Amino acid sequence: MTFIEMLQAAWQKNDSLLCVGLDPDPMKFPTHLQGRPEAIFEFCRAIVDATADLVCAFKPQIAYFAANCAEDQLQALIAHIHDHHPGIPVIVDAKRGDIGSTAEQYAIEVFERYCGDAITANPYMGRDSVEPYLAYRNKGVFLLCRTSNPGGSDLQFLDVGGQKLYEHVAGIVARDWNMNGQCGLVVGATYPGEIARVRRIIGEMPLLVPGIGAQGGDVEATLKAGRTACGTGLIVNNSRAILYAGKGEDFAQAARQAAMTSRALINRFR
Ligand SMILES: O=c1ccn([C@@H]2O[C@H](COP(=O)(O)O)[C@@H](O)[C@H]2O)c(=O)[nH]1
Repeated sequence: MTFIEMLQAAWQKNDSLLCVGLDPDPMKFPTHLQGRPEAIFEFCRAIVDATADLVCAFKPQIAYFAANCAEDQLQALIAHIHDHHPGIPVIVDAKRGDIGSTAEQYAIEVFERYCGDAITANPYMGRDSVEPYLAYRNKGVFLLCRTSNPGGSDLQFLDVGGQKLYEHVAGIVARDWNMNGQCGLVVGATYPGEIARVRRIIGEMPLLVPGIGAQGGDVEATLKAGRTACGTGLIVNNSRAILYAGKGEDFAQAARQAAMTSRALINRFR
């Protein structure tokens, strides 16, 4: 099954465009988990098991695992998701970008070591830097387009021949890089106006949309700007507002409640 097929099935099965982001920060863990050798895995596994029927994807952010020397726990977590919640795609948020020979190693890391179903990548070094990911034809590749942070416009708003750089990225990915129908774009929920412009450029390609929850993005405006005619097309990520909804031993139950609220809000505007 390709990433896109998995995503479409998960959108339908769980009636959800919600992606739970896995950004484990041990400083924010409930006290009963702190100091445990596998705390990152145990925390994320509890979140995953509590929310898997509510999501269309999980998105582990690789920096949180690498910063804590916990890459083995990321590997175990993704194996757990595939074994216990088959059909829910895992998007490894790595934002990689490098020359082709190095990108080949990044692709092996994400797709063969971690067994991720999709990766986020930086398009700035051009097509040959992305081709090693595209060579895995059944995997998804999400290119950064209009990121959710305020400073994103420093470069993404530069005029390149009468259009903004992020619009150029959207066009080139949709037209030239998406030969196998495996590409998507990252567009922040903090900028719904740009989501609408990107949607007009790319047609039905999926958009990974971080920025609701802790970053304050507008869910209604995001959905109206980015949903496709059939009410899908979006993977709406929410990390901290779900992960840290509770602080006690019942943190996973609190995360489930937060995920249910988030999914319902998203579905109201589909
Ligand atoms: O433009 C971008 C691209 C990626 N991210 C990532 O998404 C999550 C957002 O976390 P929240 O806690 O829901 O704010 C995080 O992993 C970022 O690295 C993004 O925010 N914006």
